[in-house]
Amino acid sequence: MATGGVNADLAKERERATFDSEQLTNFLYRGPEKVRRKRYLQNLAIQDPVFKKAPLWAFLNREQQYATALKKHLHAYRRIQELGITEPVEKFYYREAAAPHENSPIGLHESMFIPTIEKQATEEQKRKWLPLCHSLKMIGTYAQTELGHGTFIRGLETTATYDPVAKEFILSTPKLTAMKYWPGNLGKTTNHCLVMAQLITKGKNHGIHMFMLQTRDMETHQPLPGIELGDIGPKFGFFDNDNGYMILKDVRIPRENMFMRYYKVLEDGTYVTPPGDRLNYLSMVLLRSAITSMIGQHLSQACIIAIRYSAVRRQTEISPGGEEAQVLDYQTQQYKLFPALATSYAMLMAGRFMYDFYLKTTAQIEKGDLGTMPQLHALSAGLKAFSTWECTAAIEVCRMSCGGHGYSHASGIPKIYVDATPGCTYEGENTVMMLQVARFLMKMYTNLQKGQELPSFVQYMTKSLDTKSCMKEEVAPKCLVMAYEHRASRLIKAAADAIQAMVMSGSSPQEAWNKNTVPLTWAALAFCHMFVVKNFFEMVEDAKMDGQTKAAFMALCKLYAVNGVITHLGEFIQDGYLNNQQVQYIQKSLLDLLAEIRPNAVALVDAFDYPDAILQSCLGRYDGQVYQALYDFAKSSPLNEKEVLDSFFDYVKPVQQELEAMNQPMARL
Ligand SMILES: CCCCCCCCCCCCCC(=O)SCCNC(=O)CCNC(=O)[C@H](O)C(C)(C)COP(=O)(O)OP(=O)(O)OC[C@H]1O[C@@H](n2cnc3c(N)ncnc32)[C@H](O)[C@@H]1OP(=O)(O)O
Ligand SMILES: Cc1cc2nc3c(=O)[nH]c(=O)nc-3n(C[C@H](O)[C@H](O)[C@H](O)COP(=O)(O)OP(=O)(O)OC[C@H]3O[C@@H](n4cnc5c(N)ncnc54)[C@H](O)[C@@H]3O)c2cc1C
Repeated sequence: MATGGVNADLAKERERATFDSEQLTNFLYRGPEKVRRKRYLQNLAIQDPVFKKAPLWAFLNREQQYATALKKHLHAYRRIQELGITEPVEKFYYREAAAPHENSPIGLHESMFIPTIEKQATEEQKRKWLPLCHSLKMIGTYAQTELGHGTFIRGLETTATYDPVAKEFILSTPKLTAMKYWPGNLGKTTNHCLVMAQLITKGKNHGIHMFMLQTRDMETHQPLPGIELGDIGPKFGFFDNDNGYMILKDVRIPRENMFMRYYKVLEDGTYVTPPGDRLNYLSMVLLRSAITSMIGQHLSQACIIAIRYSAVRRQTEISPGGEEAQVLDYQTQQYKLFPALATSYAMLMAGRFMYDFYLKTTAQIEKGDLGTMPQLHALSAGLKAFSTWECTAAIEVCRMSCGGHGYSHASGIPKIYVDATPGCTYEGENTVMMLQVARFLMKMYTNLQKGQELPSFVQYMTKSLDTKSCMKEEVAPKCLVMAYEHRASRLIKAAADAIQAMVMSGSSPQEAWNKNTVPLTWAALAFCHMFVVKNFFEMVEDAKMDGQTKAAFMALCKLYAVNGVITHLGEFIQDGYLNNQQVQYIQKSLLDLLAEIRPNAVALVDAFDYPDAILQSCLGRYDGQVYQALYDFAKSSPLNEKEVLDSFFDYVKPVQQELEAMNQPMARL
């Protein structure tokens, strides 16, 4: 353990902040009462001896990591029930504190399997399955992706063929590429899964549908006949999880195992048409809607670590013989870290909007109103892709900004990165998601041309493109938002014009689309960026907090917007919307904002309110005693348990002896 109180530099940082970080914490977690409850639940978990005694993941091999993750998450699952915690966000606080760096081997059971039963199963199916799920007799996952197809789910090859005589479906993965591959926790942990398969009845393929499949015996845990399954091996991250593969050889399941809330097959094999399209994609939409907040949290942790460390780390004397500067005082370091910090807040705000929108829209869907599904799909796909791209890039910036120590697992950042980056791939590969957004935007653009009403969040398309920016020396939020709207509008028009021109000269619409997918993704990205900026400004303006806290928060918000203009400058100036003078105002504003944020940087990360026990970072400690912590971490490496390792005698000694013998003068003759 490190000793010595709070590092003097870090203490000074907290004293010089111009606002009270607790106010921002209260805003982030939706009120002081919720903050109090969060801390209470986190402390319960942190003090629990089962979690406290668990070994640090970094020194364990894969099997040990899996076992530790399983033990911790199962204990957390049980304690959550004992403590009567029912709110999803409260369960999250408890679980995060219980197992901060262990990905849950029952994560898919909780995040996709149970929610899918709740949303897609009939009342009878729910009565049968949910109690078994809650007692963990049934542990399930979501088995959709196959070896040959992940993105193109209409192309999945697993079949579910209905046999009206036996009143059963026959599940089969008829070739190598059809085997299920990747589903989380499928390999070793779960005994059930929800299988996505092509439904064939009365000789007709009705496309992909969901089926409940028991994969293992509920007592012995042995795989059931006709099912071969296992772990897919180590990965870049999620080391402690058993993503799995599964081969099905004509496995029979009862007709009642098809999820039949919206889609039905009658006993005689008649297919009943559902009330709407793509309802069985809703489980993906749920997780996509949650990812923006999740990835924003990952980045906020990386920012805490990198910014606290940069306040403690001193490197290079500024004037000869003078004191070495805190690296956070270098403008270049600020330019790395403050945009990352602003991005984390921007994504937390976007995630807040997204999840509320998901709840509102799914409540309408539950009532049979499917009208807002396209908006929900576009926004959840777009924000998922945009936020994971932006945040993973920023996490890597945080890591590198910690110099050499950022490369060590002692910093905590490499683990954050490897667990965050698959967010760009799972729940829909990001480019593919952006193309779904582009598809929606093109539809909206066509509707606009036909004079139809547009949903509120694409109203910006109605504004004339024949304008110039209102940006003045004092860079105003209104002008920044308008610049983002202009860019988004212009890019969708440019893509639409290019497609239309190709169609006019004889290409098919599909061909024209495929020849323009790059500009289409630019347009989709610009839309998402605009949405995040606008939402961030709106949330800061509406936030109930004192003037100083709001000013500190607003500086971050402005930085997010200003930095985005500079990073994508070409797209803002291509049509002359911003002139040279205005670009200079924005560049100056960026530097001014870095200086304005500097005294508040530590308080702004303190506001995220992560206890050390969750961060588990030698560099991100609240007390800033990083060097003692790094030394302690090194001392605890298992390689240091013995002064001289057996491998020295096994390998080094014999080779030394051989080389010595070879190099004897006599031996060379
Ligand atoms: C609990 C705590 C622990 C948590 C731990 C968790 C850690 C995480 C663990 C990791 C867990 C990872 C878990 C995993 O990874 S689970 C596996 C995730 N897999 C995917 O996400 C696959 C991605 N692919 C797709 O979603 C589809 O194939 C896409 C969408 C690409 C195309 O699809 P399709 O080929 O069918 O469609 P189309 O392009 O012809 O377009 C046709 C129309 O359909 C509309 N459309 C499309 N989609 C939707 C939709 N959703 N709602 C409403 N509408 C939709 C579309 O707008 C268009 O409309 P229109 O233009 O005609 O009007
Ligand atoms: C950690 C992790 C956990 C996962 N958990 C689960 C799970 O629980 N359940 C489950 O079912 N699956 C799971 N998956 C699988 C995941 O959902 C898929 O990997 C993901 O949907 C991407 O599909 P893919 O692998 O087929 O990528 P591909 O589609 O093969 O992507 C390869 C490249 O092709 C490009 N591409 C593909 N199609 C197009 C197109 N139409 N237009 C332009 N470019 C295109 C992509 O942009 C990408 O660059 C998991 C994956 C990971 C990494």
